[in-house]
Amino acid sequence: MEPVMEIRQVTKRYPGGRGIADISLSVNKGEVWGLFGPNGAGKTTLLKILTGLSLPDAGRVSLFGHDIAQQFAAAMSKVSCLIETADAYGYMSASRNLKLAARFYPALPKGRIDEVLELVGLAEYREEKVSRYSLGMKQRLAIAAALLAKPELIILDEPTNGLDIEGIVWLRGLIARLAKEEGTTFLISSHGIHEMEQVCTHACMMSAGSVIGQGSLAQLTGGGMTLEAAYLSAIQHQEKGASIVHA
Ligand SMILES: Nc1ncnc2c1ncn2[C@@H]1O[C@H](COP(=O)(O)OP(=O)(O)OP(=O)(O)O)[C@@H](O)[C@H]1O
Repeated sequence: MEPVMEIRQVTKRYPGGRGIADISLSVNKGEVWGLFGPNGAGKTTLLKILTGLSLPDAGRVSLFGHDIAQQFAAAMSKVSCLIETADAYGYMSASRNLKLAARFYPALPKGRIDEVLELVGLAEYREEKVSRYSLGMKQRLAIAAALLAKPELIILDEPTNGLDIEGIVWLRGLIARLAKEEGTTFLISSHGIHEMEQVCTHACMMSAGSVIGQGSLAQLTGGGMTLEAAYLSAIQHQEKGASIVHA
């Protein structure tokens, strides 16, 4: 197993006392991790720390063997993330937006923009202004931008926002294909356990700032229960002061 991400005892408290406490997680190459939990569980807080958008009060994160606090550029060099907003310039076309994003990656092969537009199903709308796009199309464009540099780790915060059922099925297919064919690793936060369960190989379940269960889907769902049932069972364990961790 090739380690991609190591999170060790990460804690962050906001004024008022909410936040996340003592989160540890190990992610290996090619795994697709779902980060599940209700509103306020702490998913976005954790993702922001993992991508350097926020600093933890305690704990360490390393990506591809590089500590993000000490070697940020090296740690993030193979990482792409889509967190909170899927912003693009509305007065520009999709292709122009991607050309702007591509300036950050001087080594990008020619034709990569066309390739990602094709991958996300926007090729025929490439010259349309993004202001005319639906929410789902904007989300696809944000995913295209995240794929541009062929990242080895992709971190997605609520990527199904704005996608209809067809879009969700498409996204699951894309994630599964990239993980299988290119060994891309994913960490995907979602409220929708049902939506993402089918594509995840592993899950980290959070509630009220803590991890209440984590491991491979097979471990978490044991004798064939759904991940949702496993989550509800983990909540009951948490109420009794325990968590379900499969190392
Ligand atoms: N800047 C902040 N200041 C104070 N409290 C905050 C701040 N950001 C988040 N919180 C609180 O920390 C907790 C975790 O929030 P976070 O946004 O990480 O949860 P989440 O699981 O991503 O929720 P959602 O699914 O609604 O996006 C919540 O109780 C939230 O109110």
